[in-house]
Amino acid sequence: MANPGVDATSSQVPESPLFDIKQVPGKGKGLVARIDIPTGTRIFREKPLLIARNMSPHMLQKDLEPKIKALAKDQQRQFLCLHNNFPGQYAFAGIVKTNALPCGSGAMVGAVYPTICLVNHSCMPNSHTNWNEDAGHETIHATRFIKAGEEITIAYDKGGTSDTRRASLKQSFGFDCDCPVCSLGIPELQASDTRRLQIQALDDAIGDPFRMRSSPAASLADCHSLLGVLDEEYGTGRAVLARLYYDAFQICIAHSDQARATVFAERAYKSRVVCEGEGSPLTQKMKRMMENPAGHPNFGGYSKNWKTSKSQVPKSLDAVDFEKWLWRQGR
Ligand SMILES: C[S@@+](CC[C@H](N)C(=O)[O-])C[C@H]1O[C@@H](n2cnc3c(N)ncnc32)[C@H](O)[C@@H]1O
Repeated sequence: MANPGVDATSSQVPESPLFDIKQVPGKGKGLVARIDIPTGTRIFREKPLLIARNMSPHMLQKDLEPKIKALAKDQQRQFLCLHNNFPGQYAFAGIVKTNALPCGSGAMVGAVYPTICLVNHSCMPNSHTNWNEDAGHETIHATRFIKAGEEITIAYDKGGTSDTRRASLKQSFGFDCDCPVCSLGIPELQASDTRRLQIQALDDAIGDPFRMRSSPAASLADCHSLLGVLDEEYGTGRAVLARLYYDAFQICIAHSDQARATVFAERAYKSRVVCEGEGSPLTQKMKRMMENPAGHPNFGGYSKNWKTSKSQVPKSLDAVDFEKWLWRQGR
């Protein structure tokens, strides 16, 4: 990991050796790589200026007023310099709605940061942000190699086809997405849309605990299919990979297969390191699962049908046969 990042404590947004804050045509301010940034590099970490709950603009404005008053003057300036997509009566609420990043997946609270909130959107992002609950800070990591001069981007959208994403980005953030995916020609865009819908459908199917219990082989096959579609759509380095490997881990461990569970936990751990760093609580959880899969609360919870021990991970298979073994193909 290259750079531990710097906390924003001064009135100026802090300097970083990895990026410059620049005007990006058509997008306002953005972060642009100053040097080549290898995959897995921590680009920055930052403490929030403030944390707010998701609520109506009127209520949010009332909630924010004392919080903003309590900030130091330079922090107030940092907050007020952030973009507001919803100008009008509730200016503070508008800034929060435009900029807040959720404190964890599905969280009802979001945090606002002086620097990380300057990162613009792409449907093919090169970076990933993560809230570290233990440390109380947000991190941003490069999920693929970023060339010097390239803009650092994250995904704001919740998925779906290009039309769905563009409509939601327009409504929530006020811009027409013309990222490399949304600008594809019609046949390529249709192929991308099909893959993104497949990704959603597979993700939903894998998340079904009843299927995981009654048809684990089918659930595991879905994980493998999802891996293939993700690879086709994004290449490597998507945060969703860590979740996918953890799902595969959970299927195996619930049916007592410690050998495959160990391998999946290791892959989940490595994906988390890339996207969130070693210090993320979820990375550390994956490490514990990798070292002691039987410590998972649902170990053997569904059946003993796939029972193996950790030592049964095959050592002499070539890469192709190892993958066949891992995904239980040809059984
Ligand atoms: C969280 S802010 C990002 C920083 C912002 N560019 C600024 O100048 O403060 C979100 C806003 O940035 C702009 N933005 C982000 N991604 C964009 C994109 N891909 N294309 C055009 N505008 C974008 C939109 O105005 C959006 O409401």
